[in-house]
Amino acid sequence: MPAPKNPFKAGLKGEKAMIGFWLSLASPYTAEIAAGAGFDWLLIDGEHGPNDIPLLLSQLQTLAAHPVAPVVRVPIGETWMIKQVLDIGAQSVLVPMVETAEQARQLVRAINYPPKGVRGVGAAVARASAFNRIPDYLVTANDEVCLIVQAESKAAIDAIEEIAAVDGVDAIFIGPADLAADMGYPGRGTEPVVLETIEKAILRIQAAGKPAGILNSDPKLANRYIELGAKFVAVGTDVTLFSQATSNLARSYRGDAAPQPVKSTSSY
Ligand SMILES: O=C(O)C(=O)C[C@H](O)[C@@H](O)CO
Repeated sequence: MPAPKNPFKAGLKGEKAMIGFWLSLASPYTAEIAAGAGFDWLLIDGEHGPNDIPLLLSQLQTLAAHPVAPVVRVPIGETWMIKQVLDIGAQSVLVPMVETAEQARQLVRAINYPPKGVRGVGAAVARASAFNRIPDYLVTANDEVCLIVQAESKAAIDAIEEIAAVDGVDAIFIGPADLAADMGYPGRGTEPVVLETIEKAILRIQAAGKPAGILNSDPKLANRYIELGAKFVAVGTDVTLFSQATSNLARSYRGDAAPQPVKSTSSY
């Protein structure tokens, strides 16, 4: 009995874009609400959400009961962090701030068991192997892990072809917030030069033979990226939805006694 099939990795090869949603509330309860919504994938945010390994685990366990593919983002691309999220059962790992092919090669080594990589062998005590009830997990796990690297700086955009050429990088995600900031437009992801850079990057990633992904809560932009061929697009975040909905509701009853909602200049 091999390692479980990874629906997200399989979906990257499909024709249709996979529609996702960002979970940064760090709550298995709200993750369960989102899991029933009908998204193809859910991003559990270990970078900007106040998540630790036990909380990431509880969200993975929650999502396991639903037909939705979990993707776990680590805070940074450290081998030990990737080992931990793989052992708790993540199969698709999003790694922020990747800027070079060498970094990407290190991440490929981190996500794979030897001889392809350096992933530590803890399957005997790991949820990932169904607590050692998958006898051939060690020899089948590599085929089902999915490494998604984030290109979210000028340096990363310049190196997209080299990063995409690294064998074992399964997809490239563009981080619009960090990219806008690194380009000199913090919080202004809709600046024309940022939007143009993102569109060109999506086309370059695909021309280099890898699927592209992004997050954008503006339906116009999200659909534009799908038209350009992006294969995994997150179309909202739990924190932003909750924050905006609660502000609007309070204001609808209390008027100016409630704070003015902030008009966002970005949509991620
Ligand atoms: O740079 C980005 O944009 C991302 O990587 C996504 C953000 O980190 C996400 O938390 C929403 O702002």
